[in-house]
Amino acid sequence: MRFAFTKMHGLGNDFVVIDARETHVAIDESSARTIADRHTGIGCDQLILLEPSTTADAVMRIWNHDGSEVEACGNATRAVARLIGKPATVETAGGLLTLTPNDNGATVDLAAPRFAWDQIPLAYAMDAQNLPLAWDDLADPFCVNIGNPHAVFFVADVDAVDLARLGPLIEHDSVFPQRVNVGVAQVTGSASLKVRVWERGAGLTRACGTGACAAAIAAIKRKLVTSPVTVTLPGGDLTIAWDGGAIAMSGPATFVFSGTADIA
Ligand SMILES: N[C@@H](CCC[C@H](N)C(=O)O)C(=O)O
Repeated sequence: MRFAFTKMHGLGNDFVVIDARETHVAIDESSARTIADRHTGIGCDQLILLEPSTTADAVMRIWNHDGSEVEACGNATRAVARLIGKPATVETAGGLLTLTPNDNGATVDLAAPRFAWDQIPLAYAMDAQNLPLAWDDLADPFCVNIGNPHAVFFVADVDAVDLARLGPLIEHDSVFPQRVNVGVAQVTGSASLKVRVWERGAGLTRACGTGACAAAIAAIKRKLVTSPVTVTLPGGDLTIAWDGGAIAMSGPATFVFSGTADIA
C-alpha cells in the first residue's frame, strides 16, 4: 500500500501523520509498528491517522511506537491543528477535542481530566490521587486520566530519577491493567514545573503533552502551583491552563518533511 505522509514534531515528540480524510489508508498494529520503526520504517514516537468524520473535522487515531492504539496524544493534537490549518474539532477515542492553530503551533482543548480509580484505570479500588505504592524512591503517585492514563510522581530533582529503569517497571505493573504513562515532576516555581515522562508504548520521549497536562493537574490539585502552569520538558515548554473543566494546552508544532512510502 502506497501512502502520503507528513513528518511533524511537538517539542521533539515526533509523529508520522497520514491524512486519510479523502483517500482510505488501512493501518493496524503491525503496519503501525513497521512505519514507526526508526531503522526499518520512517520512524516516530507516534503514528497519527486522520480519517473522515461525520460530526467533526476529522477522526484522529493514534498508535504508539510499539503498535498499540491509544486514546490521546497532546503534542500530536497540536501538530494536527497546524496540519488542518484552521480552527477545528477532532474525534479521538479519548473524546472530542477543539483545535486552534497559530503561526508556530496551537492551543488545543483536551478532555476534562478523570480521577476515579476505575477511570484511570487501576486494577482495584484505591486512592488514585495518593496511590499507596512505591517503586524504589518513587512513591505516592497522583493518577489521572487525560484521555489516557498517567501516574505522576513529585520529586526534588527530575534529572536524578532513573526513569529508563523505573518507567517500564511502573508502566507494566499489574496495578495498571491498561499500562500507564509515567511522569516525574519537580516544582520550580509558583506556576512552573519541570517534567520528564516515560511514555506507555514509546519509552522516554523529549516531550509528552498529556504528561505535561497530568503533571500540571496533579500539582494544581495538590496546591503546589496555580494555573496557568509552564511545564518545561526536555524538548521545551508548554503552557497548561485548567479551571476545573477541559484542559487548554498551548505550545509549538513543527513540520519536518513530507513524502510517500510503501508498506507491504
Ligand atoms: N506523546 C503523547 C502521548 C502518546 C500516547 C501515550 N504514549 C499513551 O500510550 O497513552 C502526548 O504528547 O501526549
